[in-house]
Amino acid sequence: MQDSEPSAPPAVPPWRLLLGYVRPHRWALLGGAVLSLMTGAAGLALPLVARGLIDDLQHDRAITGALLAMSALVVANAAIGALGGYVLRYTAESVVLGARRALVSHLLRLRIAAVDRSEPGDLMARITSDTTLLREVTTDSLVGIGTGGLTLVATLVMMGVVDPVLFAVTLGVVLGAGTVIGVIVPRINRASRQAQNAVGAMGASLERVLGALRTVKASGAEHREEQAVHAAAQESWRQSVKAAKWSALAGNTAGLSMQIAFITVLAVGGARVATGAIDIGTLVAFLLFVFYLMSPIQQVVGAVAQYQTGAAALARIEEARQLPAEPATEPAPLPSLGAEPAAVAFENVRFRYADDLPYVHHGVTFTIPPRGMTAFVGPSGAGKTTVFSLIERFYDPGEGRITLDGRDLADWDVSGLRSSIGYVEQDAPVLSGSLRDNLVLGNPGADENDVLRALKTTRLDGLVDRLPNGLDTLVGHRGTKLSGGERQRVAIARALLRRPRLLLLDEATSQLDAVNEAALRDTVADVARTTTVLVVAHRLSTVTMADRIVVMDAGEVRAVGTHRELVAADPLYAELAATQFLAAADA
Ligand SMILES: Nc1ncnc2c1ncn2[C@@H]1O[C@H](COP(=O)(O)OP(=O)(O)OP(=O)(O)O)[C@@H](O)[C@H]1O
Repeated sequence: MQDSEPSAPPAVPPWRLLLGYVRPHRWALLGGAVLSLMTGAAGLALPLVARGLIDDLQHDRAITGALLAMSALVVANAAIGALGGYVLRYTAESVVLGARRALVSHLLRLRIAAVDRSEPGDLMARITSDTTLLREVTTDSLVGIGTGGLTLVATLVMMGVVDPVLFAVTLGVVLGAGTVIGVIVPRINRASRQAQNAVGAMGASLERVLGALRTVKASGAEHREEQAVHAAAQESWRQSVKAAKWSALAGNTAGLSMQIAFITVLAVGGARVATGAIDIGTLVAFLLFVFYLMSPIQQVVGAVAQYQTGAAALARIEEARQLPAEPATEPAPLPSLGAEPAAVAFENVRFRYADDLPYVHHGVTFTIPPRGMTAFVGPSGAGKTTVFSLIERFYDPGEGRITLDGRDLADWDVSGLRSSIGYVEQDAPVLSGSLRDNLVLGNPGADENDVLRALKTTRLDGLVDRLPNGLDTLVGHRGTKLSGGERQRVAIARALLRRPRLLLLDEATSQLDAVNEAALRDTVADVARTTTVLVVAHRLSTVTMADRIVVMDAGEVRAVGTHRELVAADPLYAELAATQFLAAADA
């Protein structure tokens, strides 16, 4: 992961996080675990049946019964094993689904300040690749440690019962191997965590490149960007290989310890048979137990190694879930037709985007009555767009008060507040999907007449006639199939379909042709008759028609008035009008 915000390890230990995800599925998981245990028990019975079979042979008794019992055990074992495997996998997929849904719900409600400091590609990797790792953790680790552990203990108990001396020999070897594996396990965790971070970094690099592929191509930067993505992929590979190395070492240490135990038991057991301390049947049964011990030991070691990978993923998922988010609320109803336009006021607002950044607003104060159009003008970076972000409550002011209809924004339910507002961002994003999807994004209940009216108001009806599938034409990822002017008008139509009591329009800095500009001006004038319209204005045609103009400079309001008043009274405005806006006036 690069410099995105989620970096501090979560305080809750990973096993508790895992149990949290598993809790809703605990009964299914328990069922799968019981079935796994039953296969273990069926396997455990085999050595005992074998001992009986050898005993029968030694005493010239018929072995048909023992052979049938062994066959039945093997078949039952396979059937129960298959069913248990299916139930566990089903449960594990449900755990992954639960984690994905929880994470997606959280990420869509993230506070914009948290998004500002995160890498979208890395967050995406947490939803896709990290959650996938939970599958193995649930089945292999949780169940593996549970059932493998139980089978291991049961096998050891049986061994102790069969012959305590050989049991002590076996236990010594197992404990030695356990110590070595205990040293290896934290290394698996570290490498897994770094591998997952690298996958996140790769997602972030890819998102950066694919999000601006035209600029990357135009800048001839494909090669450099390719290197960055490759470097992240290489790092993920390196760390995954490292984790695989430690996992393999742990697995083989377990296997080796079992072989050592087998040879030792054979030697010590042989001596005990020779001295008559135990009979040959007991030795064979014990050797079968040792052989049988191999499976639960490898299962437990594999589970512990797998858990380390899962723990790294769990920690990354939890980091994302700890990012500050807005409360989850039901969508608020949109204002009814003809609802009263809103009044907005800023009272001595001081604001900065983060504690380590300078203030952007140094005590901004203005009052905007309902209805009519207000233009915000000022040099680049004066804090105009920030006014809109604060009204939408994407951020909260550090000091001062912002009110809508005289009520502090902090007292509004966020979705209720936003349902009153239509917001058109400066770069007017269009989402992939059809033109219709884009228009009704903020009002899915809008009917055909509402859509047609919004298209007419924004002079988009001609465009719809030209598109091959009309409103159902796909407009491409980020609206690449539309021109800049069309994207802006689609964004305005989308905002109008919400019947806003307050329209925030961050005017694009790019020039529109004269026809488009006139169309937009008429649209805004129409809307301002029934709605309060705030425009961050970059065009003279916009400011001259405004009912009032708020001049901002360096995070403060310098002056408020009409175009005529301000040209005479405010030197900065006069200069802006003469320089910045003139190009548009000539266009
Ligand atoms: N998300 C953010 N995080 C940190 N700083 C930001 C963020 N958005 C804006 N800024 C900073 O806040 C200051 C004001 O930005 P703002 O977008 O409000 O200016 P503006 O007056 O709308 O400018 P322009 O006319 O160029 O759009 C700028 O210095 C900008 O760098």
